[in-house]
Amino acid sequence: MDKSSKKREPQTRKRQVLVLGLDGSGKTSILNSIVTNRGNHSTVPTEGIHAVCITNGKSKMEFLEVGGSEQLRPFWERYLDRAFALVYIVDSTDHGRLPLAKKHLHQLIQHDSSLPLVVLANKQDLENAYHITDIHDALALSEICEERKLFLIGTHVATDGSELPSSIEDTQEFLAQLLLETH
Ligand SMILES: Nc1nc2c(ncn2[C@@H]2O[C@H](COP(=O)(O)OP(=O)(O)OP(=O)(O)O)[C@@H](O)[C@H]2O)c(=O)[nH]1
Ligand SMILES: [Mg+2]
Repeated sequence: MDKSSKKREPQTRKRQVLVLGLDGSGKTSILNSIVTNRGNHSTVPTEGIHAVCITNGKSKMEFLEVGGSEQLRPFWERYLDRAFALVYIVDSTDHGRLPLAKKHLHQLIQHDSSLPLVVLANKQDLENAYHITDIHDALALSEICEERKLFLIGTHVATDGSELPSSIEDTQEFLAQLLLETH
């Protein structure tokens, strides 16, 4: 490969947002909603990888979801290198599996001490959803290293195809801003 083309495509140019979380947490539903700009539930578990590309004004980014089933979780860490941010989604009503969600999150972030992390406490529309302060405690987010940018946002996906909730819009805008800062 000639040296000049290498210069034009530096390895640090990461445009991917890695979207992870246990099965059923709402990864595909959130991505579908971002793409269609409306509440858009998914009912089909992701059996592998699901990628969507979003252009918002001048910023273009790819969201890459890896399914959250037990068989797919060992593959999650393989995708960390390409990402400029990790979005980790938890089902705020899945109280019994929060320790498992915490374990996987803490394992993942050990691989990269500075990768920005956005935790989405999803399904906030449901009555038994834990408040984000409980999610903060359950995931032990205060133990996560200070040099990392860390955000926790409560989200939900509307079932009736209504407008995108502002919490998901905020997440998207925040990621676009992060992308600008990283490049
Ligand atoms: N009430 C409610 N249900 C949701 C929300 N987000 C997702 N769901 C439902 O939760 C279930 C799982 O959603 P998915 O988006 O497929 O979850 P996933 O994280 O992509 O799951 P995998 O692909 O299996 O890893 C579906 O039945 C969705 O309709 C939400 O914010 N509120
Ligand atoms: Mg999915």
